[in-house]
Amino acid sequence: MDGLPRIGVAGLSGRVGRLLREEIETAALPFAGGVGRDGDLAELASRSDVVIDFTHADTATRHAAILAEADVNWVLGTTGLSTEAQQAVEHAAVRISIVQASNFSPGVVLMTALARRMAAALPADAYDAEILETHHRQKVDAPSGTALSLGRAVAEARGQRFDAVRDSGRDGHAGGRRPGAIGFAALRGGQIVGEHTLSFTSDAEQLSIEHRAFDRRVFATGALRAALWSHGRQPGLFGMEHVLGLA
Ligand SMILES: NC(=O)C1=CN([C@@H]2O[C@H](COP(=O)(O)OP(=O)(O)OC[C@H]3O[C@@H](n4cnc5c(N)ncnc54)[C@H](OP(=O)(O)O)[C@@H]3O)[C@@H](O)[C@H]2O)C=CC1
Ligand SMILES: O=C(O)C1=N[C@H](C(=O)O)C[C@H](O)C1
Repeated sequence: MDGLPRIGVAGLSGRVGRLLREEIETAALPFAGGVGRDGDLAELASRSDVVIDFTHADTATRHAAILAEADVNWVLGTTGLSTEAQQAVEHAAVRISIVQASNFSPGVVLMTALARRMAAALPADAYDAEILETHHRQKVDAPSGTALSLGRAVAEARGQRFDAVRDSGRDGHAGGRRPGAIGFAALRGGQIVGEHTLSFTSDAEQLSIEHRAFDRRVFATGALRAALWSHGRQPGLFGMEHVLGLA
């Protein structure tokens, strides 16, 4: 447990996974190797202290079971998890330390904190909360994990149950805006790394905050920081706000 953790990467052949490998090697950290779709995570876990995971939502339940069984920490960046998969993550956190974040960039951690403050100050019956996210054409989940996390933060700050106010399906005769709803819209195109805008709009004014990632490397460096932070931690489910000391 002493010294630097041996770091494995699930999703090594992916857009983020390739950058993770570069960052680990540039920092001369112990690299345990990685797996793609056909790899053996249990075998990778047997020679890792922490696995950084940027794969696909379908993997999460299986990865939770494997890493908990192997007693290996988990940095989880995959988005679009089902309720059942999220429960499996929470179950695994009883045995291992997990840092889960829908967005590992420091700017989004701050944006989420700001979202809470804005939502608490701007009442839901007067200020309509809407979230717009834009990503590259390959992205498979919508709304993005970051957009959903921002929405959850707004709902929590307003004392709302997120599932009751989430509105991400406007199409056709969708009717007028439901009071207190949190609306989502997703755009896809080209190679846009990731953009998020949260707006609060009343009859008289609009306040918006926006984050733009220009370089996917910001997610890789954040996840690597989380992996180092998790080494030697007690079991539990943590977020990037813990890693940055902002929790
Ligand atoms: N939290 C954050 O900060 C960020 C999160 N993400 C999320 O990370 C995930 C990966 O993103 P990205 O790197 O762009 O995706 P890519 O599609 O580029 O890479 C996905 C990786 O996962 C592997 N993979 C795909 N499906 C499976 C499967 N069913 N079982 C095992 N492995 C699989 C692929 O392997 P193979 O090549 O063999 O198919 C590949 O290595 C997404 O959920 C994305 O939303 C992305 C950026 C930032
Ligand atoms: O798939 C991506 O690319 C990204 N996914 C994350 C999300 O769903 O929020 C984070 C970032 O926006 C890039």
